[in-house]
Amino acid sequence: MKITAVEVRTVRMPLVTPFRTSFGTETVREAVLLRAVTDEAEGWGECGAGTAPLYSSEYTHAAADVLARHLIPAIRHVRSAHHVAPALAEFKGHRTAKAALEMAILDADLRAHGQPLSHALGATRTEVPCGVSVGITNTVPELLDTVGGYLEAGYRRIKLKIEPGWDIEPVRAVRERFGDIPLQVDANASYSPHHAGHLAGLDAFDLLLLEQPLAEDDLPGHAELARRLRTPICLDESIVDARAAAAAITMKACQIVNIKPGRVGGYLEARRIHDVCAAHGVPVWCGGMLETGLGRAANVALAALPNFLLPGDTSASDRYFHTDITPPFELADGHLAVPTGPGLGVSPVPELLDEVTVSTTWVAV
Ligand SMILES: CC(=O)N[C@@H](Cc1ccc2ccccc2c1)C(=O)O
Ligand SMILES: [Mg+2]
Repeated sequence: MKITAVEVRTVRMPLVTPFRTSFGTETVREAVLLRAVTDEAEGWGECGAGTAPLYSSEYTHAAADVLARHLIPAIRHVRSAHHVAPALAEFKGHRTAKAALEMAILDADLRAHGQPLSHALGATRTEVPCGVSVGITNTVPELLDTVGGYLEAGYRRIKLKIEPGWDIEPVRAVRERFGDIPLQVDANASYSPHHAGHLAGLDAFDLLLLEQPLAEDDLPGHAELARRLRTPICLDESIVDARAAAAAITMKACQIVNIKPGRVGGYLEARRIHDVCAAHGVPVWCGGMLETGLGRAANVALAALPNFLLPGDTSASDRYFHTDITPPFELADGHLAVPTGPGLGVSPVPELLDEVTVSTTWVAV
């Protein structure tokens, strides 16, 4: 396979409702998409970076720039998706940008050979149970209405965003209203070690897990918290690659891992993290970064691997978007079907893609 060019496209898609987390409120999903053109097939990639460096240090303008200026030129001699990460290894960071490029080349490679991504990754299921991430709301009644709507829609697990000042009370209210539904919380690193006693209050609610309570680089703090709390600790932002996963498990900083291919540099590294966790008996689940149907398709394929033992944030398209750029992913009995076509198994609908495109750059290699 020979890569001839990569199109770098920025899209903006309004969210159906504002999504508030401890690091800010999103109302529009701005994302960088890649279309890799090769002599055999085309492939699509999606970059998980947000508009501003609030979830991580990456952001869409920087990703588009580092791709056009450094990463795409560096893969001119690459002949297969497995050679993309080694070709980009000299560049520090920019993992969501690297993930998007590897994804586009992997998609092209697989489409050229007629192989679905799920097969290439080692999926063992044809559908995955889906959870949903619920943002912080202005009032508890509003939160209960939102949770009720998602349970009506069939979601198999509820995740509540929390932060200091919005934690025990909303969790208690959801438990009182909805009983023992599968329930977990995500702090997006908004607490400090001095909150340990307060966070122990969450043990009363039989949660599946407490996701990333402390700073990304505080593995010792998470290990200390894991010793004090009954609620299992899950890491998200801290798990930047397979080596970080092994370190976190060895230090007993987490008992569960949220795998996000964008955060770790791609689907191939995500597969390696899956294997490291499986080897240590650590269950994983697939996190979400408000992906379009392209990233959603790839995440559902990944979530079908054997050690993905907990429902992920692989929600339906309409949880975020009125209109997705691909045929929408729709919940069926709380599950999403794993795409069966070659590569991602879905492609953008050209007119829908053009409607949300704000810029495109053509980078010949
Ligand atoms: C579904 C969910 O909660 N995702 C992330 C947080 C998140 C939320 C919004 C984002 C917007 C743009 C880019 C990354 C983003 C990540 C999490 O699990 O921590
Ligand atoms: Mg998270």
